Amino acid sequence: MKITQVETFLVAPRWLFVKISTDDGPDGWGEATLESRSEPVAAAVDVLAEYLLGADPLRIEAHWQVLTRSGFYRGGPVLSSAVAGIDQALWDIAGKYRGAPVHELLGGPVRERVRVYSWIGGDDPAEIADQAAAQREAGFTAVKMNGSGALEPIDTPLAVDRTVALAAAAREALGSDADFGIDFHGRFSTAMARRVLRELEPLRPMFVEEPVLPEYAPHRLRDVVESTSIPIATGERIYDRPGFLPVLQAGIGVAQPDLAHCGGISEGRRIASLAETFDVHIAPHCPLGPLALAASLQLAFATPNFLIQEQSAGIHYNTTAELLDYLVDPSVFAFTGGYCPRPTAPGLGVQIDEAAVRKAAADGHRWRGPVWRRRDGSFAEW
Ligand SMILES: O=C(O)[C@@H](O)[C@H](O)[C@H](O)CO
Ligand SMILES: [Mg+2]
Repeated sequence: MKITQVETFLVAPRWLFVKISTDDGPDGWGEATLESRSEPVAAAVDVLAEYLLGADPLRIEAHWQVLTRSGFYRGGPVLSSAVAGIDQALWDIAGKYRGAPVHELLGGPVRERVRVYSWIGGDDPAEIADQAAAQREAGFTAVKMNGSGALEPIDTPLAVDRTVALAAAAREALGSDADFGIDFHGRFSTAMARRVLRELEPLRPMFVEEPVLPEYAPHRLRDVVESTSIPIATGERIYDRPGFLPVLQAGIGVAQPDLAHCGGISEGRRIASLAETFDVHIAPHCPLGPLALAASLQLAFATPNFLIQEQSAGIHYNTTAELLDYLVDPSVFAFTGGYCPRPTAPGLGVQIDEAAVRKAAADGHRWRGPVWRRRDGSFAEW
């Protein structure tokens, strides 16, 4: 079996898919979505494809080594996402070739179902409460919300109060037998993070995500972690084991590798294993498409130190497209009681509607994150 073609598809709402074809074996699909920056990832996949054409797709690790190291310059979001999409597609081929879901190739399932959370949002506590109640009604046992809007480096008591009020609304709507996480997208300075976390502590969030930016995390995150009993989560903007090591050493509670950003299932599994040695559980980041979610679920089923899975069902990212659009059988992501059932189909366990993908790729997408401003007009983290 030889690789004959590597293709990329930029499709709404904001995904980048990779398809690897073989001469006399199955095709594989993966996802290399890098939100706001997927076009350069597609170009990187084209460069890496030069090496893959004619190669045996089953030698996943051998290819991973060449793809990540042979360019001399390595790592970073663009190259690591390109490798991730390819890696997932190779695992998909391997599973289909051997007639087994990927988690069977990774040692078999360690759990029967995977807990998932859904997103809630809003600037108003009543809106947060409504959405939290609706997700609870839909069976979810955990949700994640964005923290407050643009922040000053050291903001007013009112800004802190608003942040706490939103979280309090979620807790009140959920009761004490459900969980919520809060994602701050690195909006706080370290000084602000310490102040706000103290006030959020009585609400007992499941975790607080990216209270400070990843570039400060290696040397400042410990100060934040040690200031609170709230588990700190981070990792969607960390792409490999060397990147995760300092944040694990800083004492985070939850590691959030993104399997479309961190070199795929291969490195994701190793990051999970590294995290295990720190008694840290993974909650793979995935506000992405169906292939990234499928890859995340395969890892979740084979990983003992797994906590909960992010997913984006029903989120449209300012378009009409969403998670289930490109699946032949969307029931693979039928969440019941806040859990996803174990996929039994071979490979990543999802069947892509190729005609729908090709049609959507004709239009592509130009998804970009918003640019936020502080009160003085300077740039603010979104
Ligand atoms: O944890 C999350 O899902 C968010 O931080 C997203 O990664 C961000 O909105 C960019 O897509
Ligand atoms: Mg996040």
